[in-house]
Amino acid sequence: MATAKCSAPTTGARFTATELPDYYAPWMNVAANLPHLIEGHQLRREVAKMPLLSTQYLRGHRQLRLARLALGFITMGYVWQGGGRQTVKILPRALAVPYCTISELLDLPPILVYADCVLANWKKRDPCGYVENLDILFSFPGGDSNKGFFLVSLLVEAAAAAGIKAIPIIVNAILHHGLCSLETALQDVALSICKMREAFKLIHVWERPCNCFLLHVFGTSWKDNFLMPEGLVYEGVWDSPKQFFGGSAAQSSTLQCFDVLLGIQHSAAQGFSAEYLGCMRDYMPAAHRAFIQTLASGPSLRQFVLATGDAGLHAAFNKCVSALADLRSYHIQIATKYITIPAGRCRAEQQQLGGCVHKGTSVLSERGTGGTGFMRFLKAIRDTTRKAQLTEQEATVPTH
Ligand code: HEM
Repeated sequence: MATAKCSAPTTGARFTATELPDYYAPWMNVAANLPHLIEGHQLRREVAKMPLLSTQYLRGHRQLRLARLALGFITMGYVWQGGGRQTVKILPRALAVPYCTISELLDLPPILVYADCVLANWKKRDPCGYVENLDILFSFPGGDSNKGFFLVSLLVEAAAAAGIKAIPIIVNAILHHGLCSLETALQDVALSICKMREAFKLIHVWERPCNCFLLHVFGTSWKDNFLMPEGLVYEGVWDSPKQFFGGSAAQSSTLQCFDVLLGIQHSAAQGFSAEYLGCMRDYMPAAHRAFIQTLASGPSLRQFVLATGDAGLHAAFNKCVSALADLRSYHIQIATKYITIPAGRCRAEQQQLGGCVHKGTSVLSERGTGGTGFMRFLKAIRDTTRKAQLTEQEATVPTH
């Protein structure tokens, strides 16, 4: 694995917060001991002892993100401490009140999302080091499996950064008819997507295709979930139960940005894909959501490239599309290895033992996608992506 050198002294401003004022020790201590507390079935008892703390001593965006991360992990552990068994209906006041207050300030739903456990859940042990110095702040039972899932996702995000940075250059190039800079920026996007796929491969180094707590439970929502048909009551906040989707990398803004940039519309393939991906935007940080919306309301890259009739631009555009489709194909392989196969094995084991299939297993293989089956969902999205290639025919038909 290559080691990047630190080219400039860091101020720490680009890093996540890793500590909160001492006042918040009751949250931080519980969150830091989560694997142990969950495995020993002690977490609910610990939460019952937690005091109701004020959020007024949290300073700035990073501390708010860290506090939300800690409370999100504790909440997930609290609800799913017993796996799919013994679910709870009420989130106690000491958790619910500060969690909802902070979530409202950050404009995020009060449930652990991808932006928490991947984007805010890391630190560098050595500020000058790279991958081997990355570590996560909080974890569920499952040891290195957890770490691998979160850190590999983080590295996929980091690989996307160059492509996202090229987007404003692309929009400017369209507005000012800068064909050369447009082609270069499109090549940057394609390269960045290829690097996302390379980063994804690291999952095999870290992750074991096991029935770990993370894959069973992290993404398990209290929305449209028969284990919690009414949702969850946030005590002291709302009187009626609320339903929210659980965490998923589908909440990453990276692929949605590239879809919008390239004019890829999933509604054309299957209605539910577009609906689910649209919902996922509500689970992204507000700034990411706003960026995607602004991009969607800007000039159409696809139409512009077609109108120029420029062969180099066509090729660069198509390279982006095929890189994105290839990334999605690779993602399907990962989902097969880490979800479909373990879920099938688990189901078979349960049947062999003569019992009925544990409900959690079915939730796992249907998660997120409104019960439509995530494989069909992922394949439909990949196929729509592939079809977004500019064809020879389109290129020869004048668009104006
Ligand atoms: C072990 C690793 C992973 C597994 C098992 C996995 C599995 C899944 C599953 C089951 C879905 C269906 C929707 C849902 O259930 O919410 C999904 C969707 C999605 N995942 Fe992953 N995922 C993994 C890692 C990642 C990573 C690292 C990324 C990239 C940042 C990613 C990006 C997406 C996206 C964008 C979607 C929405 C569908 C799409 O736009 O193609 N996933 N994933």
